[in-house]
Amino acid sequence: MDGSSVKIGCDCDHLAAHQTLLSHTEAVEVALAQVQPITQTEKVGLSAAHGRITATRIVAAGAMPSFDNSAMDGFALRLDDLSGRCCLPVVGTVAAGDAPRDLPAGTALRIYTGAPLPRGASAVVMVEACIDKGHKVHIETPPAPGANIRRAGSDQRAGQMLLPAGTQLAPHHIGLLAANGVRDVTVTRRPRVALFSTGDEVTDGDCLPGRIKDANRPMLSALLARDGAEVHDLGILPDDAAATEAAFRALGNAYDLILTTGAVSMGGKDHVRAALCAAGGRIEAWRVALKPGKPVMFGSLNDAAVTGLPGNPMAVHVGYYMFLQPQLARLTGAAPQPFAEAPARADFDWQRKSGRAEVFPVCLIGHDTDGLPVLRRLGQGVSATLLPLAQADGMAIVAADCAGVAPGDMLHWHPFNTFGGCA
Ligand SMILES: Nc1nc2c(c(=O)[nH]1)N[C@H]1C(S)=C(S)[C@@H](COP(=O)(O)OP(=O)(O)OC[C@H]3O[C@@H](n4cnc5c(N)ncnc54)[C@H](O)[C@@H]3O)O[C@H]1N2
Ligand code: MOO
Repeated sequence: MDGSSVKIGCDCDHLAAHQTLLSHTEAVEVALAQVQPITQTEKVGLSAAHGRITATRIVAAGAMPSFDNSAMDGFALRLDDLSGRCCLPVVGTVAAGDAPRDLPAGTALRIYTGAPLPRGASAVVMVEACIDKGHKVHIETPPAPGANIRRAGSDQRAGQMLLPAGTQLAPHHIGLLAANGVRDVTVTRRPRVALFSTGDEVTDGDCLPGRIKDANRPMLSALLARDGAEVHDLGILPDDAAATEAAFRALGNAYDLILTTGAVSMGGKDHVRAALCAAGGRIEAWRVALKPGKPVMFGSLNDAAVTGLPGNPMAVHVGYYMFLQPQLARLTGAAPQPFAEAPARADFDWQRKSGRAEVFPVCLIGHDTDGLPVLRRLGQGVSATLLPLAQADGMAIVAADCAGVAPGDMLHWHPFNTFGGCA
């Protein structure tokens, strides 16, 4: 087959190659329209709950703390016993983990942080605020009523909501649930994502002449797993129409999202679109005014969304953040976040061809007097390499009609979590 034919053999023929490109914001809407929030739930143990999304609100079974206890190391006493005197005999010690006990009248008990407050005590005086004489304690200034006492129920009431439904469980949520004796959490099922690379040249093995290593599947697996998806890595599809169609058919209805890279452009071996249609799927949109990432495709197969990213690895990375992250967010019931909205300033001069919004790697070189990040552009706008991205602190975007950038111009960017600084 030569490279001239791009006709799609299904009801998706209306998406001709000469059509006007979608804007990237329109494309995000199309991408989002292919997915619906997952309604199935499952129970997971707390140790496996990190990053999962709560499917129900979680309510406190009991009050916290569950008993009055000391917030400090010091002495538990009755304030009334300090009227007219400033010295009390110390008749014992109560430590964290001890059973509650009574405070004999006219005495103090040595008490440690977290220990149950002795019945009858009305304040705890910190050890630093008194003179510890071993068998007695000298208190110059009486503490305020209730001082250094953590009252039962003062942190939370029984029945109080701890976490609303839709919470993505972070380590501090896990700690809160553990403190409340929660062992299992009902969470939304994770999005199931089928992942393919395509290309006769792409290999996981040795690179014979003309072949290249698969960069896209490892990168996407990492991104998807980080963002809470259940990744099903289905390998590399050959540039073969029948094999691609068969692979789509074999997926059945087991996935929420089918993600491919490569074979969505204009070449005679770009079979993903036609194979999707031949397998009974549908293409909703193809080609976006975005650099890199122009030939991206959005569609569906059975109940799954299908997103076909281009093959160039930088286009895959940009496409993931722009389209896949919002799709995953919607699948998990979260609000999709727009890509690269943080304001920043350019420190560079750059003339560019307008027509497509462009995403490019940037490094953070400092902040301006308003505290805005100042960014330097990295790389040459080549979407086949990930090296400039690996040296970057984030990705910036300019609008389709932007013909150039000058130092001091406003930009928008997506910072990565780690800041390496400019090399
Ligand atoms: N006549 C036109 N040709 C091209 C256009 C166009 O508009 N008209 N768009 C160009 C753009 S932009 C892109 S991006 C690419 C995307 O093409 P495909 O999605 O069909 O991707 P492939 O041709 O399969 O691969 C492109 C490139 O990426 C390499 N690749 C593919 N998969 C991987 C992988 N898993 N790991 C690493 N690298 C991979 C592949 O070898 C190619 O070099 O089309 C342009 N052409
Ligand atoms: O969209 Mo392509 O990645 O510009 O080369």
